[in-house]
Amino acid sequence: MTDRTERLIFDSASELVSTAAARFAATVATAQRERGLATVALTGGSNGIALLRALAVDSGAVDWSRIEIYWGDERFVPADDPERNELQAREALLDHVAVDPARVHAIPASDGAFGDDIDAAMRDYRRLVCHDTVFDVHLLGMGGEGHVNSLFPHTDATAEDDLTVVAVTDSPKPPPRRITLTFPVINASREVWFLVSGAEKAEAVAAAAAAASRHDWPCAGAQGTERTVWFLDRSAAADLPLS
Ligand SMILES: O=C(O)[C@H](O)[C@@H](O)[C@H](O)[C@H](O)COP(=O)(O)O
Repeated sequence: MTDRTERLIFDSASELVSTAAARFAATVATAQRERGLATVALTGGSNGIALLRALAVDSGAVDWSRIEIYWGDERFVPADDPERNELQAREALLDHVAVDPARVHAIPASDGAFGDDIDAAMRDYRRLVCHDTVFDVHLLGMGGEGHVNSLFPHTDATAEDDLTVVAVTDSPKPPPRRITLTFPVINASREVWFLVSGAEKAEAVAAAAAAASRHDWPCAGAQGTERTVWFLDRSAAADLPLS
C-alpha cells in the first residue's frame, strides 16, 4: 500500500467529472501502451455515470477494443431495470464506442444465466475476478455514510479480507440484494479513484483523510497500490483540515 494520495478539489461537480474523465482516458491509454490491455472497474452513481458520458464525447487515445471492463458492484435486479449500473453504463458509453463485447464483464442480473440465485451469480463473478485481478483504475463513488461499492459500515462484506466478490442480501440502501467486489481486490488495484461531490459527503471524506476504521467508514479502507486519488468538489472537501 502507498501513501501517494492526491486530493483534488474542484469548484463544481462538472469540473470534477471532466478532469477525471480526461485523466481516466490518459491512464487507460498509458496502460494499453505499456501492457497491451487496460483493466478497469466502473462505478455507478451520478459522477461515475457522468464520467462515462464525458468519455463518450472525448476519450482521447483510448483503444476501446483493448480494455477489460468490470464493475465494482451491481444491484441484483433484472437486466432491464434502470437501477442496473451496467444498463446505465451501456447507455452512457458502452453502446457508443467499439468495445469488444467479450471484454465487457457485467455482474449477472437476477434474470440472467443464474436466474434469481444470487449466490450462483456471485460465485460466477468471483471466478472472473480472482486474486490475480489487478485493475489499472478502480472507480468509486461514495455514500454519505462512507460506503463504497456495496460495502456498507459494520457489515460482513466490509469485513471480508479474503474472498474477492461477495453477495449482499440486506443492503441498508435499496435495493437490498447486490453483488460487490471487496477490499482485497479493490486494494490490489494500481489506482483507486473516488468521485465525490456534495456537502452530505464531507464527514466521510474527512474520516478517510484521518485514517478512520474501514468498519466505521468503508471509504477509509480503499487505497491503490500506486495511487489513490480523491476528486472532490468544494462542499465534499469542506471538513478536510486546511493544508
Ligand atoms: O449502489 C448504490 O446504491 C449507488 O450506486 C451508490 O453506491 C452510489 O454510487 C454512491 O452513493 C455515490 O452516488 P452519487 O455519486 O450519486 O452520490
